[in-house]
Amino acid sequence: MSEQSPEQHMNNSNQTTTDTNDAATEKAFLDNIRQSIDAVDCKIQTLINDRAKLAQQVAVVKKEHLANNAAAATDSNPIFYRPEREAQVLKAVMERNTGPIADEKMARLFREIMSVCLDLEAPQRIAFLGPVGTFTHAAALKHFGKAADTMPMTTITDVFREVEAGTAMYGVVPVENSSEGVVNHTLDGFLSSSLKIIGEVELPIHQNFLVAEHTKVDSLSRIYSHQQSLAQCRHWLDVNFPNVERVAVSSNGEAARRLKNEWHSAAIAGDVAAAEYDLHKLYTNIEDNPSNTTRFLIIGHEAIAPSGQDKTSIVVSAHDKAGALIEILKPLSYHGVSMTSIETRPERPNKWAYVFFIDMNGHIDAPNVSAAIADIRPLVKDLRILGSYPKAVL
Ligand SMILES: O=C(O)C(=O)C[C@]1(C(=O)O)C=C[C@@H](O)C=C1
Repeated sequence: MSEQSPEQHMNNSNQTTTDTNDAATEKAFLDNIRQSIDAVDCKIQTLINDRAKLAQQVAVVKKEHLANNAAAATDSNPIFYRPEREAQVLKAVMERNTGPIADEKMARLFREIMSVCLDLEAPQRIAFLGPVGTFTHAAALKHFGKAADTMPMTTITDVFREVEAGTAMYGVVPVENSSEGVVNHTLDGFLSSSLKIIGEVELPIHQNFLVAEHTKVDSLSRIYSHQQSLAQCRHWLDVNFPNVERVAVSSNGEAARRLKNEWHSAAIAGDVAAAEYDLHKLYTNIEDNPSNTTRFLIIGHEAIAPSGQDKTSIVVSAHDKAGALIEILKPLSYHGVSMTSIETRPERPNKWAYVFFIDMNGHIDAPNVSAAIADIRPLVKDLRILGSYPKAVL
């Protein structure tokens, strides 16, 4: 060690004193701010519990309402979940938000608070197209919050069946993807079921390249994913892993699950799968089209009251004659109702007959929507209102 002059020693020790002082001042500052955070946390916690107690009071009113109207009730259980009210609460949160937290992030916090409040009123059982870790699972959590009790189902038909049987209160099924188009199984599900659409949720599809702790990234021999996700990341895979075999499996959740016992494999899946199977996101947002979005429907038994920004879905079975579709669409235009989508499906078992799934803006209680639908009815063989429900808020 080199000798130091007395001046050098003095300088060093002065420096150390200043450092010590700086560190002490910084700690004092931090302690101070953290005390303030603790005080705010205390208030937030009390307020969240106050809110929860109010939700419990709402639950009592709902139960009393059912008891007082027992004769007219179609169900012996009160309906605790009110999607129209939730949409209004989330919209209000976003509208009054002043930051620095972004509107959508703030709404997500409230989404979770409401989820816990609803769970206090009555736990909600939600069937979704599984397995765990799929994008439909993510959509269910996004829509109902993490306090909901989510139940993975093997097929879309199973989701419909569980909700019909009452084992699940609501179901979540994919209905369309911005690059892959509609999910026919879901539309067909409505042809053989009397369930209603009670909500919608949109999810931007972001894919991650996932590995486990034991994965040897330099020796990868397989990449698992659902075939749609492999297709969505084709270009990225061609550039980054051109020589690794791509293996299509039944879902992204299944792809993630397989990594548990394989050190030479990776998976492509979303955030929920990464969290569910404790995997590391080696690369994120690897999808070739970053605006890829999937829309999901929430299915249930009840008719939903207007939220102020709603959609109505109908399915019509047209007469087999020239110009039938144009006739069906005329009342929408006449009553100023804007159609947001139309899909055609074969009307089984009739060969060469078709049904149209039509989505429009507005609630069925709105005079222009009900007038348009009343005018369409005599023009078609059959018309069923699938539901009026709040537009996706988040
Ligand atoms: O307003 C209600 O009906 C409630 O039950 C309260 C509440 C909430 O926490 O704000 C909870 C659940 C409902 O789905 C909607 C809203």
